[in-house]
Amino acid sequence: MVYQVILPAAGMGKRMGAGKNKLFLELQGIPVFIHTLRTFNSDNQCQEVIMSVHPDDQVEMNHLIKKYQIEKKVTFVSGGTERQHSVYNGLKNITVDGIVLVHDAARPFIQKDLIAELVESAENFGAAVVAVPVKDTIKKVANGMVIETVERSSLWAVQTPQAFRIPLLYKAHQHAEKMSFLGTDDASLVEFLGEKVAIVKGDYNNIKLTTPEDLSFANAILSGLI
Ligand SMILES: Nc1ccn([C@@H]2O[C@H](COP(=O)(O)OP(=O)(O)OP(=O)(O)O)[C@@H](O)[C@H]2O)c(=O)n1
Ligand SMILES: C[C@](O)(CO)[C@H](O)COP(=O)(O)O
Repeated sequence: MVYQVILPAAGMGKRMGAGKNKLFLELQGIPVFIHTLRTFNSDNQCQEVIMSVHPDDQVEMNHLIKKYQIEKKVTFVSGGTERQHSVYNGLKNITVDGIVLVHDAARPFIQKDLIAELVESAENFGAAVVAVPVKDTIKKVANGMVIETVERSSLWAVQTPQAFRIPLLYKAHQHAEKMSFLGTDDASLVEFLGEKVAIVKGDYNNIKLTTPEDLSFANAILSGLI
């Protein structure tokens, strides 16, 4: 089943502390966002990539896309102040119907078989996310003290990609904007609308590069150590 994909790529990478957009950092000599793009470039079901980028990054990203021979159509749109705004800007650029994926450019290890499973689930249920069961014991904390231990059996750590029927995601973003609702992922906007979201069991290696220690983990994955 074919799909469009929005890659939010307009973050500041503050928690990475690299002094620049972390998507330009290299893993085994290749920029993070190129690793991510390569997966979609090689997926025949992917019709178009829409990248939300900071205007200052656009020229360098375009240069790297050419250098690494990404042949899929990549359309740049301006990123927003929050991830949610960057995704919405990308969504406004889509004129076709069908399924849209939203995937963090900062998650370079997504696999094509998981994408296919996710797209099928979104076709069936309207909205679907990749997630993994939480493995640690989770405690609620305030002022450095434990308040309670949260029952773990129903807790899942949600990743991207997240897939949606395009009109549903559009409606969810419109509603969120109207109600000034800000979510950390797109599925939460669909939930806020009162619609259901399906879970597709994902992969613990589908990490988001957020803090410096994630780079060591990423290099270990690429070296086949994990
Ligand atoms: N205004 C924003 C913020 C984030 N993102 C993108 O959303 C993805 C996930 O965000 P995150 O890991 O939080 O990235 P940053 O915002 O760059 O990180 P930080 O919060 O540490 O600054 C990244 O691909 C990032 O580029 C975006 O497009 N627009
Ligand atoms: C969308 C996301 O990657 C799902 O895990 C996550 O919510 C992004 O959160 P962040 O605070 O922008 O890192």
